[in-house]
Amino acid sequence: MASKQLKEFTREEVEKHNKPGDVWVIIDAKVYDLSRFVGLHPGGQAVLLDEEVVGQDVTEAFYGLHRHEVLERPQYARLQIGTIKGEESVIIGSVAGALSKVPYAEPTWLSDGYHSPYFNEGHRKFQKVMRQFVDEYVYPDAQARELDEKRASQEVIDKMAELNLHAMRLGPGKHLKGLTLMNGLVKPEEFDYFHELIITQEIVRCGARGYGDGLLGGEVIGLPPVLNFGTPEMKAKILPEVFSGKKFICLAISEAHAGSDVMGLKTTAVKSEDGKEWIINGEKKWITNGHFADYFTTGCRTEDGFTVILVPRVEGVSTKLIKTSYSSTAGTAYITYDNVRVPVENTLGPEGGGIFVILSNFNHERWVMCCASARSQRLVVEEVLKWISQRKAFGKPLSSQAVVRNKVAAMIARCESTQGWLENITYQMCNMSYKEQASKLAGQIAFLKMYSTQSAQETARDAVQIFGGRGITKTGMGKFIEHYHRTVPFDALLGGAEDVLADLGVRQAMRAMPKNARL
Ligand code: HEM
Repeated sequence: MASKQLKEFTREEVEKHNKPGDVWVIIDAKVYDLSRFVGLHPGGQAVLLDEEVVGQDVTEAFYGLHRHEVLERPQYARLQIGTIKGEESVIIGSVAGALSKVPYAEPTWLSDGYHSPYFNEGHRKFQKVMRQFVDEYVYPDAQARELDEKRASQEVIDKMAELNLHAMRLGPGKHLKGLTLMNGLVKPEEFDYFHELIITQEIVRCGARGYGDGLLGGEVIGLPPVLNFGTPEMKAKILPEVFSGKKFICLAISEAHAGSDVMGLKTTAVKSEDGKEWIINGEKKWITNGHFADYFTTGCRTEDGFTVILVPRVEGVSTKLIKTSYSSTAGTAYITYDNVRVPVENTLGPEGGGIFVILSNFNHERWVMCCASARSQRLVVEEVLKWISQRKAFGKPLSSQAVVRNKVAAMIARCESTQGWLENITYQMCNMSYKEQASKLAGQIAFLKMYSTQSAQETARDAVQIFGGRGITKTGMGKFIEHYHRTVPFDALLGGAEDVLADLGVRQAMRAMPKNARL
């Protein structure tokens, strides 16, 4: 509430304010004077002048139609003139940094009274700080940018850089050496995949898919080739620029002609006569962060096959936004290379060996997507649980319908199994070399990604059924459900389509079959 002095009223006093021009209501033991607001109400005048509303306690009706955050918006918060004598408000809005008490709204390791073999005290402290940071800085920016479709605010990117979050988003490794992580909360050598899982899952809680990708998703996939295959000079220049949030990078592989079929790509790189430069010509499509990127990790067709080359935003590079079904805050771009010249030293990995450069990061990229998918499903579970308990139909809460409960049961089961499997794989990653991960976990991660995105889509569909019209409405009570349902197919495509991943996993299992195994 603003600085205005709140008075105390009895219910009888409120009841007297019950006619046009003099409308008071009670919501959760708070008294609101809606007299002048009636004509401005986005839901119309008539509903507020109903005899069951004027002068009455409308808590139940209000929460059946509005999110709590409506009352927290300054223009509506100031409609409150007082409280009911001797009564306490019970409904709490979101508190920055707090854990949700709604069942299944947090993974078990963050739920009261549960235990975990994977997360230690350090992870718990890390999660606390990360949540506070996301709630305070990232969430408001995410919601605003989803609306205006601009890229994530530089202020948020700078704040993330202060904590070295951009560096941490690439996972554990040598690139963290010498950096102060999360104001010293975790030492670079202690940072593991569970810390990284926490970062991804906390950001996903914003429920803003386009923004999530816009928040340097391009770095997560575009920088590893530089990290793993760049020259020392290149790394010394580019890593600090990207980690400090001053420059942006993206991965530019797919084209209108070809995506996963890299040999079908048409962008070419040919050597200049003196052999010192690459001359690149072609187009790239659907490149996340491409619109505002300063560097493009670009897949090209070369004499020897497929080669990856780092291209700075130099003469001949132009980008334009592509309108996708999520917001332009992701900066998804169409890129044109018109006689772009870069030094041959910008080659990442061996000439003709680009496929290896790209594949080497696939497991990590897919695992990050699993972290995101598991957490976004949980956000939907929380929204659904709140909705079915506060929304009434046929005089009873939706939760009293067995068919609704059945859908929710399946949602919870999918969400919990995804997270459980994810934590197991993450533990394996913490205990395996990168090479071991490639041979032992490629199948596991492929299956988990397939399973998570299938689960996510089923959950999105069921959530829309439960939310009804609100599940397809961009504002109001179902806004996160609408957003989720609209954007969830992205996860099923990026990093390998479901069928491709399923096949990859089985083929890997077949290769590992013992020669002497028989029924
Ligand atoms: C402090 C009191 C209230 C405020 C500030 C308020 C504000 C709003 C706002 C901002 C919306 C637009 C949708 C959204 O953003 O959620 C809305 C919609 C609506 N409101 Fe209210 N409202 C208040 C009280 C009430 C009451 C008491 C009723 C009736 C019992 C009511 C009925 C509706 C209806 C029917 C809609 C349309 C909902 C929809 O399209 O899903 N409102 N209100």
